[in-house]
Amino acid sequence: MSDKPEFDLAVVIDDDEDILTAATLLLRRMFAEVLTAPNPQAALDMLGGRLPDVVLLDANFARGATDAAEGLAWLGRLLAYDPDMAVVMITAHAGLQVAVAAMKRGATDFVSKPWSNEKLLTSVRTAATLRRSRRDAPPERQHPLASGGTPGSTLLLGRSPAMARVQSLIARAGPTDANVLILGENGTGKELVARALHGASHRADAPMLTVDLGAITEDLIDSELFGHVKGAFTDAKSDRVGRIQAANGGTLFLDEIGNLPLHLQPKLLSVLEQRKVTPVGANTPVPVDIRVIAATNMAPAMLTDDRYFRQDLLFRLNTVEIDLPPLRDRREDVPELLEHFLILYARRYGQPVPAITPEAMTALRHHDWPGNVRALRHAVERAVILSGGQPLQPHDFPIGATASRLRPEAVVAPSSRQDLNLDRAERRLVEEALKKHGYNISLAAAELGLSRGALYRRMEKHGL
Ligand SMILES: Nc1ncnc2c1ncn2[C@@H]1O[C@H](COP(=O)(O)OP(=O)(O)OP(=O)(O)O)[C@@H](O)[C@H]1O
Repeated sequence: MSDKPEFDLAVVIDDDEDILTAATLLLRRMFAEVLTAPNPQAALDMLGGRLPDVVLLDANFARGATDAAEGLAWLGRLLAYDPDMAVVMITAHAGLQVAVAAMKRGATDFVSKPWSNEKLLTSVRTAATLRRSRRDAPPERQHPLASGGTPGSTLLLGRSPAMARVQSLIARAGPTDANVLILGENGTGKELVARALHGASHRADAPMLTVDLGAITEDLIDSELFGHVKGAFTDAKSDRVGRIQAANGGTLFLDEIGNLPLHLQPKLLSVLEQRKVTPVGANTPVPVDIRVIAATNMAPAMLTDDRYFRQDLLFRLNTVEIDLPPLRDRREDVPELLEHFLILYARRYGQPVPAITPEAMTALRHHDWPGNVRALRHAVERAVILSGGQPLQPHDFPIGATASRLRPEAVVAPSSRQDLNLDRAERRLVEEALKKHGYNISLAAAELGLSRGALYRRMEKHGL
């Protein structure tokens, strides 16, 4: 091991002091800084917005608890704070069920107490490396509380008539305080549009807070959004400021608004109407000044059906509606996006920008891109890595039958892992779930029993 630590920051969360000390001693070699906290809330408070490379999270906090329920709930909360967080769960009561539950909910790995130092270090290194690759990944996976509007990350490309309409709507609606509803399939750029709107507004210097309602478990949404006061319910050990209140003065981006449970919809409506929020268990409402931008991939037929979404709330949210067409309906944008991502990734991986053959360009333009711009972006990243500087051919992109016929290994990439079959099975399952649900990430993730963040990671891993 070199003298310089490989990574910056690890956080260890456990209520057992001995565990904290042992983990710190071990991880100090690998991390420049190791923070410890007796519980996740203390860790979040301590972090104050910093993003650790890895979090070691104890599965059981309540004394004597063995079912890991609290740890799993906290895992969800940590991932809501940062969907890319690499969390390694630790428990004294290792059982396959807990391991599976933790992984399903987005944990990166799992170790049991007492741990073998070697195993723990391997898990932590893998998790931190993964986290680093995610951190360097596209801006949409950046910190959910990060402020929007940084130049570059809001660069919305595309000169098709459809995108010109979107740009013009952003220019007109951006500077106003109007609530905006952004509609579009997964990966069409809804978050990018939200950032552009925020960046064009008088709130641009204040943060844009994102709440991904598809990534938070239903039972956490209430206090996550509205906050709670100490003692409001059994687990409410201290006051918690909800995201609505935290976004005061800025913009609140409600991603996957279609996942807001029906029973909470009137509560959000009341915030929008009264401009006040009442934390769970509080008596007095707190005034808030926020602009709300919401996004969904819900089909219009569902969105306009009272059984799924309250129409009075819809009318509050969609003062301006921006419809982002799928990439297959604006194929003329493909070359510009392609060039942009080629340059981006060539620079990132320190390679010359590879040329693209006319055949590859044609194939990419004709592909239907069910995962939209995100899928194109991933495909280009992968092609840049594998190209070795050679001009890119159609088979360098995982774009279906043509590619697989020409070079099967381009579709099922050889894996350096030993469990090659498991890897391939995972890819197949993920792909099938995505296809089955028309690339609706929330539905596919639900079917696979994964969080959206975890599904994105697997899509990225398999170049889907
Ligand atoms: N017009 C565009 N120009 C440049 N990059 C784009 C554009 N549209 C999307 N992207 C890129 O594609 C990826 C997906 O975009 P984004 O996260 O905004 O989509 P989304 O519709 O919010 O997806 P989801 O519904 O799955 O959350 C991001 O990496 C984003 O930078």
